[in-house]
Order: sequence, then C-alpha cells, then structure tokens
Amino acid sequence: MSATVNPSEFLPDAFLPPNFLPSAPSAPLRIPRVLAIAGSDPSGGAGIQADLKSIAANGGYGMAAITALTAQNTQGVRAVHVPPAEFLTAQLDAISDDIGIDAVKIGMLGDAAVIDAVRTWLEKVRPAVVVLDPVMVATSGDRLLKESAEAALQALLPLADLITPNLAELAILLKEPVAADWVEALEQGKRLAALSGTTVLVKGGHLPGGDGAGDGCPDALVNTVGLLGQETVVVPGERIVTRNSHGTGCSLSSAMATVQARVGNWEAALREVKPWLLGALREASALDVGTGNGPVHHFHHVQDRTSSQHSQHSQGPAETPAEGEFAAALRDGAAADLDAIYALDFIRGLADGTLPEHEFAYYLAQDAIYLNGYSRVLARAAAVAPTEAEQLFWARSAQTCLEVESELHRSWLSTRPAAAGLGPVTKSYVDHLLAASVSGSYGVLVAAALPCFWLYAEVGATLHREFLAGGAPAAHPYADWLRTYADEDFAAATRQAIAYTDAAARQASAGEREAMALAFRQSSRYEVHFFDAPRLHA
Ligand SMILES: Nc1ncnc2c1ncn2[C@@H]1O[C@H](COP(=O)(O)OP(=O)(O)O)[C@@H](O)[C@H]1O
Ligand SMILES: Cc1ncc(COP(=O)(O)OP(=O)(O)O)c(N)n1
Repeated sequence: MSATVNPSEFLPDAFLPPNFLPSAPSAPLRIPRVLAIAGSDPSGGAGIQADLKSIAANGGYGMAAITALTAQNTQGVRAVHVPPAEFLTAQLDAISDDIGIDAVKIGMLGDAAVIDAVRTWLEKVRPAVVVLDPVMVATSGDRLLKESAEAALQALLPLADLITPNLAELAILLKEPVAADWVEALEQGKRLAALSGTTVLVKGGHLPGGDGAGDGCPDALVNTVGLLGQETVVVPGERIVTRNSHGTGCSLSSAMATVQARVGNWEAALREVKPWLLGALREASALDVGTGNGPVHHFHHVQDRTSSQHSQHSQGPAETPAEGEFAAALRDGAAADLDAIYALDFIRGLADGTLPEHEFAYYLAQDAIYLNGYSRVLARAAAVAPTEAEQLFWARSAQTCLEVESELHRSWLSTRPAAAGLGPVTKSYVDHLLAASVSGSYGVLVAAALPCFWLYAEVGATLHREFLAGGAPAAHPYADWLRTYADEDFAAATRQAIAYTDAAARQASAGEREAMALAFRQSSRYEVHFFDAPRLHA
C-alpha cells in the first residue's frame, strides 16, 4: 500500500476520496499529515500524547482520534474507559472529510467494536501509509486490549503496511511462546509477515541479555513477499540502561509512519528513526516525570529554549560571527582531518598508481551507496531551506548525486565487480547524516553535509594538481579518475554550500552554532574513515 502510484494521476477529480483532494504542491512531503488512532495516556508518556510528540519531533503535523481513555501514570494503568465506537467513527470521518492524510499510526484499540470501526474507516479511506502497533498489554502488565478482541486485531493486520509488535505481542499474534532470543524473534517475525502478508518490525526492546544480541538492542524489518530489498533488514542499536522507556513502542511506530510518509522507504525510515529514539532514551533522565518508568525525551534534539535565550542575552548580537568567520573556523577545525586524509595509503596509492584495484573498486561501490543516502539528506535540506535559492541549490545537488551514482554504476563499476553490500563506514556516515537531517535544525543539517563537498573538493584538487605536475601520464592506472577531479561545476557548488552554511550560522543561536560545528567535525572524521575503509574492508 505504499504510495508508489498517485491515484490522482489516473482518476478524474470526481472519483477521488477526500484524502486525495489537491493540496499545496509538495506540502505532504515537507510536513506529512499524520493521524494517530490510539488511546490517551494522561501522564503524557505513551498513547496519543507520545504519538503527537513523536510525529512533531520527526517533522510531521500530528492529528489524533482517541479510541480509549486510560487513567495511568509512570507506575501503571489504573482504569480504562472505551467510549462508544460510533464516536470514534465520527472523529475519523471529521478528519478524513476535511484533511488529506499522508500516514496513519494505529495504537491501543481497546475492544472489538473499536477495531471494527477502524477497519471500516480504513477500507473507505485507504490511507497511503498505515502503521499498526498491536498494543495489547502495557509493560506494567496491565491489559490495553480485551482478550476477546485478539482475533479481531489479528484480522486487521493485513490492512497495515507495517506492524510493530513487541516480543510478547508477536507471540500472542502467532499463538506461540515468547521468543527466547533474537534468532527466534526473527523467525517469529517471518511467520507473522507470511501470515499477514505485510512487513513486520521485530523489536529487540524486551530481549533478555546475553542471547546473541550481545548488550545491544536491535530492531529488524521482515517481509517475506519481496517488499524490502532483503527478506530481513536488521538495524543494530545500542541498549540504553534506563528505567525511562515508557511509550517507546508508541513513539517508534508514530515516528516510522511520519518518516515513511516523507522518505517512502521503510529501511531508510528505520535508519532515521532509530538514532532519534536512542537519543530520546538517552536523554530521558533530563525529564523529571513520575516515580516509575518515566517517558522518553522526544525533543532531545531540539535546543533548550531557556539556555538559548539565556545565551543570546549574555552574549548579545555582537557574538554573531561576521560573514565568512564561521566557515573559516570550520575549515581550521578540519585541517587535522585533511592532513590525515593526505597521509592515508589509499590516497597515496591513488596518487602514485599503486593502489590495489580491488580497494579502488570497493571505494567506488561504497561511494555509489553513499551518494544515494547523501542525495536523500540533500533533498531534506531542500525541503527545509529558508529561501527558494537554497531550496533550488540543495535540490539540484541531490539530483546531481543520483546522476553521479548512476554514472558510477554505468561506467566505473560495470567493469569492476565489487561486493555491493553496505560497508560499516558508509553505514555509520549515512546514519550520522540522516540523524542530522532530523535534528530539527537546517544549520546542523547543512553543516553535516558540508565536508562531503568541501574536503572532497580540496582532496580532489590536490590530487589533480599532483597528477598534472607529474606530467599526467596516460599509463597511470587511475588517470581517468584523477581527471574527473578537475570539475569546476563541483568547485562552484562547494563554494555555494560553504556560503549557505556560513549564512545559516549567522542566523543561528550560539547553541545551534555549536551543534553545527560538532556536526561538521563528525562528518569530517567520517571523510577520513571513508577513504581508509577500502584498506580495512575491501
Ligand atoms: N533500553 C533500550 N535501549 C535502546 N533501545 C530500546 C530500549 N528499549 C526499547 N528500545 C527500542 O524502543 C523501541 C520499542 O521497543 P520495545 O520496548 O520492544 O516495544 P514496546 O514499547 O512496544 O514494548 C524499539 O526500537 C527498541 O529497540
Ligand atoms: C494509551 C496507551 N497506549 C499504549 C500504551 C503502551 O505503550 P508502549 O509504548 O507500547 O509501551 P509501554 O509504555 O507499555 O512500555 C500505553 N501504556 N498506553
């Protein structure tokens, strides 16, 4: 059901459901309109309250149709009240009669009558993205779905594009014992995917330690009918030691719905959401909410307003850097990384022609994969750019990346078979960029993207100069590649990217500038590792 086809291209307006009423061009992609159909948690950590925070934190516009009221806090659920299902239908119709819906997240449903109302509405409206979190029992052990409604919930699964059960819910849906380890959990995920004909997100949150997943907390997308690149895509993650994990399942599923509506790819969505959720768990202790299992910090990536106002007062406008000053400081900070790049065996071997061919092939293959992810990050910069000129610049750059990627495949890689898998450095670098792209700050995003322009352009120019100074020998095994480094269009684009980053820094608060500098430094380090990766991983 993912939105690969736009029905409005094929149907006359009279046939279009309200969900497809035309709206401002590109509005759904920039800020997806995401509807959460879920229960209320008045303590704000789970349910509809967590959904709305999570949707906003991931760049969406959140809407809420409430299925049930709970009286709960961080210690547990005291009572549940499920209003008549007809009133849920009235809420859902009120929304879909008026507003385009880019994605739906379904959480607590309570009973079979509610499930029936949701099913009828889904069949009528057919939203493009549906994520179903089959909420049954809270971590506190309290039931959030009547046992008698489990079969109805089971029957709702095929209407979703993604199902996100925790280990206990996975077991109930399959009528099997709870998976004892990660391998068993993945097997169960495959069985549920086959049974429901949809994609399952298997979550490692409740894995016991020492089970082959190490100390980590992996998640995996599983689909048995070919909707993913592979049947199982595992996204590893660090395990945060914290009591404050109330509402992680709700937050994950609504973030997945939001990001999927934006990027249209479940794997990319999970790779973007997972670091955000990790940050929310890591920073949960900054919130002082309740005495039990506290909520996660959905807006951990958004700068602390109090401290930014304070720093603006204390530093005053004089602290705003002059034009070019911030960029110059970034360049100074990257000097050590550039030196490290020039000293790498890979770069020396590329310059003097002694680089082993299989390492060059590995580099090209990883570059092609990287460019695809980088293009998405630049497209995000276009989406949030403050001016039309910047929007155009980043959008064009995103397009160029894809063109270069396909050219790499067509020419350089067609004669150099290299292991096509995603290498560890490429993955970490792209994950870092994707995390910056959901930081909520345009400045941080463009600062993270800049080293790929800047350091690459400088290294390329140096190698090209050395190649010419050596007489540009035609017999040099990498002569053709070294010649591509003299691209004036790329040099001009690099100057423009530097200028836009510098301008963003002048608009930013002191705290945001600090975050920009950090994002830039981290990307510069990744540039070094990227050039060194062929030696280690080819
Ligand atoms: N301690 C933790 N450290 C890191 N990630 C976690 C932790 N606990 C849960 N998660 C993540 O939170 C998300 C929700 O997982 P889980 O707790 O299994 O679901 P639920 O909240 O539905 O019980 C998953 O992405 C999982 O990997
Ligand atoms: C109203 C409401 N909906 C869902 C939950 C369960 O939240 P979840 O994120 O699955 O995980 P825990 O908070 O139970 O760890 C809830 N408690 N309330």
